[in-house]
Amino acid sequence: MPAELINGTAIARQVREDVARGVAELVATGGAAPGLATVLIGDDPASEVYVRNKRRACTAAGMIDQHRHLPGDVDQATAAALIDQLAADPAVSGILLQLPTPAHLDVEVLLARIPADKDVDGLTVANAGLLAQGRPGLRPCTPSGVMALLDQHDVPLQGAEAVVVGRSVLVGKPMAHLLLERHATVTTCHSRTRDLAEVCRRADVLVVAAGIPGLIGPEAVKPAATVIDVGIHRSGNGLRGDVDTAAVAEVASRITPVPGGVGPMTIALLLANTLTAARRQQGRADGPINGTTAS
Ligand SMILES: NC(=O)C1=CN([C@@H]2O[C@H](COP(=O)(O)OP(=O)(O)OC[C@H]3O[C@@H](n4cnc5c(N)ncnc54)[C@H](OP(=O)(O)O)[C@@H]3O)[C@@H](O)[C@H]2O)C=CC1
Ligand SMILES: Nc1nc(=O)c2c([nH]1)NC[C@@H]1CN(c3ccc(C(=O)N[C@@H](CCC(=O)O)C(=O)O)cc3)C=[N+]21
Ligand SMILES: [Mg+2]
Repeated sequence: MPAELINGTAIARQVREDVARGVAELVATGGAAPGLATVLIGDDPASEVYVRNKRRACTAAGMIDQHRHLPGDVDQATAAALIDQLAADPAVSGILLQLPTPAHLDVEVLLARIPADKDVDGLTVANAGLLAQGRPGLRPCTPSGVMALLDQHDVPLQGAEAVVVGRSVLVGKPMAHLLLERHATVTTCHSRTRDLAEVCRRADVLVVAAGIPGLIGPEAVKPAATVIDVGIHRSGNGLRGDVDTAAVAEVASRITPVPGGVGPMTIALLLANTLTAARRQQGRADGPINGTTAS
């Protein structure tokens, strides 16, 4: 029996509606509408598409679009000054520096200038450290979106074998921490992993974020596993992921499509983080943000 498709577009729409309601309530009770500053440096066409989608979603949720665009040859000091200005601006609740940035810039230094409470991507050392310690903070959007997909489908995590392919700061590492927080037994794979397929075949939950089109085929999937494909690649006029979706769907019980899986969730969780950040900056925090350690 072919796998059930996990509909990220539909689940993201629900999250976005919840966020829009939260924004409306904040404003109706005398708060300021959240502002999201997407910072794009240069003109990589794929990045332009992502940033445009994020800005549209931001406006649709009732937030203020505070987009900034810098030329690809901007110097480090000018880029840093822009981040500092956004950091000091009370109309800016969240700052997202779109990655990758041009190679001549020191991206770690730029990220370090984003205040932790405006770090809606969860990429600062402070927020990554809080996550690693299992403490509340702003968490990276893509892994948080994956958790929301798993929860919507009631995928059991406690004691489950979870394998994450990829160990980036943006996706793989925070993904592993979030799964650990939910008491999965987590294995992280990377480019030096010996016999990737063998390790992946252990997984009840397999999350693939390697950036290699079609890396995971049916030989790497345990029967009835849940497979989450984070990868995104433009091929001709279509999109594909890191998983051979058609073949893996014959083995898995649930799988995310590309497009329409994880991608829309990333944007939805970015809006959720921006609302959370705005509430906290306006003294509206009600309890710990973004989850606590499950018990
Ligand atoms: N849908 C969405 O919302 C998002 C999608 N993406 C997509 O997800 C993918 C991953 O993104 P990102 O984490 O930023 O990518 P990175 O390139 O930063 O990291 C890729 C990771 O995969 C590992 N890897 C590479 N090749 C292999 C291999 N053959 N076997 C096992 N592991 C391998 C790398 O290992 P090593 O560390 O050893 O180099 C690295 O840890 C990309 O396709 C990206 O476009 C990213 C963010 C959001
Ligand atoms: N600082 C930073 N934070 C990020 O979160 C970040 C980033 N940099 N750099 C690039 C990656 C990639 N990423 C995606 C977001 C949405 C879709 C998305 O909406 N995808 C749609 C399709 C969109 C399309 O048609 O191109 C889908 O999968 O259905 C995809 C990928 C966020 N990233
Ligand atoms: Mg990358």
